[in-house]
Amino acid sequence: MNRTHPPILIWLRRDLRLDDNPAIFHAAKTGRPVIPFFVDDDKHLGGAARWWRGRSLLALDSALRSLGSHLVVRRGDALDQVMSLAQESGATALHFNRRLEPRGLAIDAKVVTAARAAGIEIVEHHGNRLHDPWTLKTLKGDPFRVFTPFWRRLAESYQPPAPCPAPTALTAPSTWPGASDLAALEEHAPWTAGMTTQWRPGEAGAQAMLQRLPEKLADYGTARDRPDIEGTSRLSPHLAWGEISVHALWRQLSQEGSPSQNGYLRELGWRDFNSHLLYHFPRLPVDNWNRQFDAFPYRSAPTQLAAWQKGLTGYPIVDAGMRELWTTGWMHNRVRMITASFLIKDLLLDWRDGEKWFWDTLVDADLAQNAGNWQWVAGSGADAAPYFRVFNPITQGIKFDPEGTYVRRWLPELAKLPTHAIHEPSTASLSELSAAHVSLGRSYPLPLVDHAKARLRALATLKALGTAAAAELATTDVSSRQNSPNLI
Ligand SMILES: Cc1cc2nc3c(=O)[nH]c(=O)nc-3n(C[C@H](O)[C@H](O)[C@H](O)COP(=O)(O)OP(=O)(O)OC[C@H]3O[C@@H](n4cnc5c(N)ncnc54)[C@H](O)[C@@H]3O)c2cc1C
Repeated sequence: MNRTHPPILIWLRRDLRLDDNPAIFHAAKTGRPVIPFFVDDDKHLGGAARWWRGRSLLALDSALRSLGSHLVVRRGDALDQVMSLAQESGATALHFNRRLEPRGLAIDAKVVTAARAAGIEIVEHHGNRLHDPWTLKTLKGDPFRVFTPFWRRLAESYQPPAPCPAPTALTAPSTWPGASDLAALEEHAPWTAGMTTQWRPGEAGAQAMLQRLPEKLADYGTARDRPDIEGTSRLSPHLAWGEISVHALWRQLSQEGSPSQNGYLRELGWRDFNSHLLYHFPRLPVDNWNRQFDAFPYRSAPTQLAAWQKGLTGYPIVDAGMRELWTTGWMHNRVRMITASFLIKDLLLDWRDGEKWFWDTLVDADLAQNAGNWQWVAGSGADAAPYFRVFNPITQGIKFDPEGTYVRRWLPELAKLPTHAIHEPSTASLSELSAAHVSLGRSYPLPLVDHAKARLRALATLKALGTAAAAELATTDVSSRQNSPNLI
């Protein structure tokens, strides 16, 4: 085969890698010229994710160039762009890896219909999830709503697909179609500075993180809940952008046989479970999964919402998390749960307000994971936290950040407080506050609400929602997380 054969279009989306990328592998294997392309058509992408995406696309372009190819970036409606690329290049085939979000599915369906009508061969490959949501069903034939049986079934039935090694060369077309400026997708705003120091978007960055996985897994069972240490893989943005294949990750973990491997794979199971939910309940990001929560009297309190967003609630673990998020585009999972619980249950603000903020500020922002987890904390989701679970920001801080290392890192204004008061500065004596240069209400805010009272208010509000909702939640199988020794 050579350049004179009609080229194949490879449509890359959230699969920005060469290794174990079935669309690239199978298109390259034909020996025909290939045109890898990306369409910037998503106006709803959050700021931090945009930053990540810009860097990741540059990294992918550079990797493709080393193989004699490059990335064609187009802007605008995906259907128009794919069809015009096919026309300009004379391509007769389109390869892509499956995606599962409602918007992407709708676009893909239109593209497939139009492309087929134009005589273009469509080759769709498996995506970056362990399962396709229509393949796993309960015994009654319904979608899963409870994690544990879902995970049992998935873990039993999953077989990693055959590996798709990265190509060593790609055939370029005789002429390249027009493209937008790739560098224009880079985000340079001042708020990106902390992300730039923290992360290396792209496949090489993902592989570097992956190298450190065995060391992280050694103590994953307990370390994963500690925001003060690097006890988790930090692979979430790389997975969210498909810079690493979840199948390759599974293959590697299965070979290692580390004692913590199952716990880690189970987290990947939660990632699939949320995708399963979103596929079957496409309104997961906007509607309560449990519609009884529609009657929940969420408050509107823009000043309190802003205090939460800025990390100025007066609860150090909450504020540290929110500042970590703003600075780095990432927050530790334990702290995500604490900050989310604080927003919903202490402030009685709508989980969708929190979901929107995370969507804009997370580099790993993923529709299914974000909505699924927010609804889990709110209690309105499938297999959600029971309604009576209200995270106590002080005891959670003491338990999971015992020396206050995490709080000191993100709240320099509290750095000199003695450890006994780091999670509740008001318990420091006047002389301790003075020695630490802390002036409560000035250099660091007083608590926005009294947690004990706020908890009672949340419980009363949730109970008033109706015994039906409460009863349903109380009987929901929450064993998956409830029984986890690390949970609360
Ligand atoms: C309110 C809230 C919002 C969240 N929003 C997102 C989001 O937008 N995108 C996102 O990727 N994760 C989200 N999570 C899940 C989780 O916090 C992150 O995936 C995790 O912190 C990533 O860190 P890690 O890669 O070091 O995780 P590790 O502990 O190393 O876990 C390995 C992988 O498993 C998956 N995983 C771990 N925990 C979860 C979980 N609770 N749900 C689903 N998958 C999980 C991730 O892909 C992760 O990379 C959210 C959690 C909460 C409580």
